[in-house]
Amino acid sequence: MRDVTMAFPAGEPGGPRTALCGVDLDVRAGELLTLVGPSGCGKSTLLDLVAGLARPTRGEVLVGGVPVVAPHPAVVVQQYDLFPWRTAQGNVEFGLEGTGVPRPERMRRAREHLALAGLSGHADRYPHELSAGLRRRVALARSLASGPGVLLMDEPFAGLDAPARASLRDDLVRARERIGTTIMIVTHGIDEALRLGRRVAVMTRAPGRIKEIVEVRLDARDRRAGPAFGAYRRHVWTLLRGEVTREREAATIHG
Ligand SMILES: Nc1ncnc2c1ncn2[C@@H]1O[C@H](COP(=O)(O)OP(=O)(O)OP(=O)(O)O)[C@@H](O)[C@H]1O
Repeated sequence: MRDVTMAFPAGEPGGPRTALCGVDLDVRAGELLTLVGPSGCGKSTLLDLVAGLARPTRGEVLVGGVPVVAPHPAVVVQQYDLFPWRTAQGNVEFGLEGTGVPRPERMRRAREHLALAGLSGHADRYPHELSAGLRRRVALARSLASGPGVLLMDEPFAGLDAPARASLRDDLVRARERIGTTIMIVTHGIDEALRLGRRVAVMTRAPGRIKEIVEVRLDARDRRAGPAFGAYRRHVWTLLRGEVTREREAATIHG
């Protein structure tokens, strides 16, 4: 993203709303980047711009060096809803329909991706027979089966309990390692951001900019807990708290 500003036209009281202002961000191919920031700072808007679902007011968004002017076939926005009338296998196959992949190959790839996500034993189950965590993993397997170049995920852990979050995290790390997909994840969870991201982009309050990119230099074990993890957590927390405090002060001054 090069100097990206996104302003929405006046629709509500308060006039036009600038969601992002002068965002510069480089995401490396094959990287898993997490994005955290105060509520309303423009995180979802940023993903929409990468997905080509919206065009910036100013600046440029490029994927693979090519300006994004429409949704890109290799950029997938993670959807979480499953078709209730299809099995887990059927839902993953859906991700490959309309791509020209013949049915036997679709079935094979779906089985392979379910297996990669540790879901082989659940292939014939319907969504209502699966826990929320397993449903989320089926949805992820569906996205990955199509072999996306870039996967965009907005709050993928919302509503999941700790074990389900941990499984989904493992799936994501494996996917990045095995398939090489570039993954951008928006999350409210600082721990999640630090456990997953090789880099964590911390945004300012609205209108959002990138405040700091934190390089997480921890191996897999140290990402779970420990003093080094605690130091990263405090650092990101301090960056975010500074933004929330500034927001409160601005609100007080402006009435
Ligand atoms: N389509 C739209 N029209 C008008 N304003 C919008 C639109 N989409 C987003 N906004 C505004 O842009 C700002 C940024 O919204 P966005 O949803 O990107 O923030 P966010 O950081 O993802 O928020 P949260 O953390 O609460 O999910 C908000 O003030 C929001 O009201």
